[in-house]
Amino acid sequence: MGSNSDEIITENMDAPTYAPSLPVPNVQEMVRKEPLQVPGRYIRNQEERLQMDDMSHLSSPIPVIDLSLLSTGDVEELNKLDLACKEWGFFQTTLNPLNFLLVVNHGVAKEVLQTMKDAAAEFFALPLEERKKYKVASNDIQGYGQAYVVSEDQILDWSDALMLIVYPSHYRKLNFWPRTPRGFKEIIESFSNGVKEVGEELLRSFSRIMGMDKDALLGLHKQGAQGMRVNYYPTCSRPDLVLGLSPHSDSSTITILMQEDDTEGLQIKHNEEWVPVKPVQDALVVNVGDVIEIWSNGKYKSVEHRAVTNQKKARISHASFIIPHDDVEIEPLDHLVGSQKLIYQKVRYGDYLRSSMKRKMDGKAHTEMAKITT
Ligand SMILES: O=C(O)CCC(=O)C(=O)O
Ligand SMILES: [Fe+2]
Repeated sequence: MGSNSDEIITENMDAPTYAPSLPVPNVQEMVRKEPLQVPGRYIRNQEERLQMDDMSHLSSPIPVIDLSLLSTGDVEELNKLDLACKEWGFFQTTLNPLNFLLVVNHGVAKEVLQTMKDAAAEFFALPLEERKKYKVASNDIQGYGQAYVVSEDQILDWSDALMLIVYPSHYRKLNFWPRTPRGFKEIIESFSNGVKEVGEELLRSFSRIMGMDKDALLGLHKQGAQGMRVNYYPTCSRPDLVLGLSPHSDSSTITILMQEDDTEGLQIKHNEEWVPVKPVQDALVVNVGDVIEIWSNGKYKSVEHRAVTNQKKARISHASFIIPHDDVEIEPLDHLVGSQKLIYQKVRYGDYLRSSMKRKMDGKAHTEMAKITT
């Protein structure tokens, strides 16, 4: 009867495999042992270092979208979303507790977010031996470690991550899901379920602003998936030399990110400048991924972003990626191309995703694979 939390978890052979990554040192452990060291493999070249100056004066008037208004089809809020996505590709949804709870889970949403933050903090505070039990395999991305490391001489990111596919549930590789702290699995499930609902509501609004029936985008995903990456950025004695996460755009449809309320780190590229995204209490950061860029033939752009580190406080961020089924063929939607030049060609999403994961993170270079080359 009932399952025991110490049950033996065997590998799920039905779950898809994503992409290989080379093994690299655990950054958190490296910093713990030698807090003042910054090994050469992490030091950015001169050009990138010049772009690391403090840009906090630009601190972004990133549009804030009220999800509760969106879900009632409020035209003004939809117009705001449309503008926000064209101009920024990034916005924050304020989790007005009542309104959010209408969508998710009445009375617990805020608590769910905090519980996830606390559980992740506890996981990263475990001794390395304990964390290593969930070490990512060399041929895939699920587990604890790093991704996108494809050559010995690539400049490395100042971060570690726990990467898991949460939906559909038969894609889960539970042997990589931390069993400590206790109940972490249920916490991830309840957090991800909340995020999933937010994502579905947003996709309905995106469908509308893209001139379609509200269920159109969700339908185009077939049976879509949701993955999460919990990023851990240790402190760095020389944040001017390293990056927590290299510039990239997400190969998702949309990404929903929970940041900590008191530690900055995320920056987005806007008009060729790196603009910090200041955390807003109880807000989720949402960004347009490559799939929306391709479906909209570039009308909505996936935004390049990166993470920087600091000397004082480690930072944890929780990114949830909403993606189509591997077999979905993504291509610009006819009515969004109109008389414009076609930029993207048809590509199987599973191939697109894996091709982007087999490269180092390098801005939007991975999107070239879906571009028409004539
Ligand atoms: O840590 C952040 O704020 C950004 C994380 C991110 O971009 C990602 O995981 O794809
Ligand atoms: Fe990202």
